[in-house]
Amino acid sequence: MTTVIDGKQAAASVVAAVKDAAEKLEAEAGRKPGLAVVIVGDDPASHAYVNSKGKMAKQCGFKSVQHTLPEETSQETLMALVAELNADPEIDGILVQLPLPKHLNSDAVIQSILPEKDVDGLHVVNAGKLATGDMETGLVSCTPAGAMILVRQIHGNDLSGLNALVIGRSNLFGKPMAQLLLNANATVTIAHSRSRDLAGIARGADILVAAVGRAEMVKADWVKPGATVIDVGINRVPAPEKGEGKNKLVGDVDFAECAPVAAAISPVPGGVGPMTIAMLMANTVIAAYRAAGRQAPKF
Ligand SMILES: Nc1nc2c(c(=O)[nH]1)N[C@@H](CN(C=O)c1ccc(C(=O)N[C@@H](CCC(=O)O)C(=O)O)cc1)CN2
Repeated sequence: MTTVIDGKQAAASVVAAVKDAAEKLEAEAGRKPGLAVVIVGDDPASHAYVNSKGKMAKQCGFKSVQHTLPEETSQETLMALVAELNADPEIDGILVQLPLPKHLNSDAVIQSILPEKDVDGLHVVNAGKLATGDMETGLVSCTPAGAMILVRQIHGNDLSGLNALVIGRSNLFGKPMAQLLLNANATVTIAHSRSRDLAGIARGADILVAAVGRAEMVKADWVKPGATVIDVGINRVPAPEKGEGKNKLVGDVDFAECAPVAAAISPVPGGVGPMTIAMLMANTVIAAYRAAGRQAPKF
């Protein structure tokens, strides 16, 4: 029987632990974790994610602030806001929702966030700490941190002897995911759109992580029988069966084809996606504990 990995349930457990940790911090140190989320422009999906982040932060007992800036915001204005949030002692975590409008330099904005407040784990200091195996003082990018919790649910903490493949090499997901798998002793391959014989490489993977951004690209004959498949794709595709002009969300994995071959598989929706917001809450509470000079909880 294939295990369908329940990301909603895993996310709810993380959020419950974050809430407890936040209550403890407030009782013992008299401060709430503070999260600031910055959004620029009108992208509806980004607004939906940011609203969910704000709601979840409040549920966790955080101080939650949202800065909504117009599409035409300049680089200077955005960087000045980040500088203000860097200096605000009530803010432990700063997240700038991506993608930013095309005229803005995302990397400059991200690198201007103080590493200790970079709850997205994208600052070079945090990426470097992950790359050197320092899991104690850095912050890890939310989606890979969440995907790794799902992998651990299936395989435990030690992936020695297992071949893991990450398809995708973004700074937001592919590279940090590969580092997390490597830190857990897996033998890791990173593949991408220019790799040759992706299907052949994939068939050697005990843990196959797909983050390519192409709807249902991973087919049954890419999957090693008994493998764990983690789908990180979020693709909206037409769904005429639901009515004219309707869409549905699918991953990078053809779930119907791959599920019977895999031993465990994460669905879309309801797999890795919900873990992203849960891990943002986890990173914020970790940052708040550190700011208060306390030992941060582990998730
Ligand atoms: N600064 C950042 N920007 C973006 C990130 C990020 O981690 N940091 N990730 C994505 C978007 N994202 C959060 O920002 C995100 C994506 C998906 C989900 C999620 O819960 N997905 C659900 C389906 C939701 C739906 O119906 O649309 C699921 O997969 O079950 C949460 C957060 C890009 N930008």
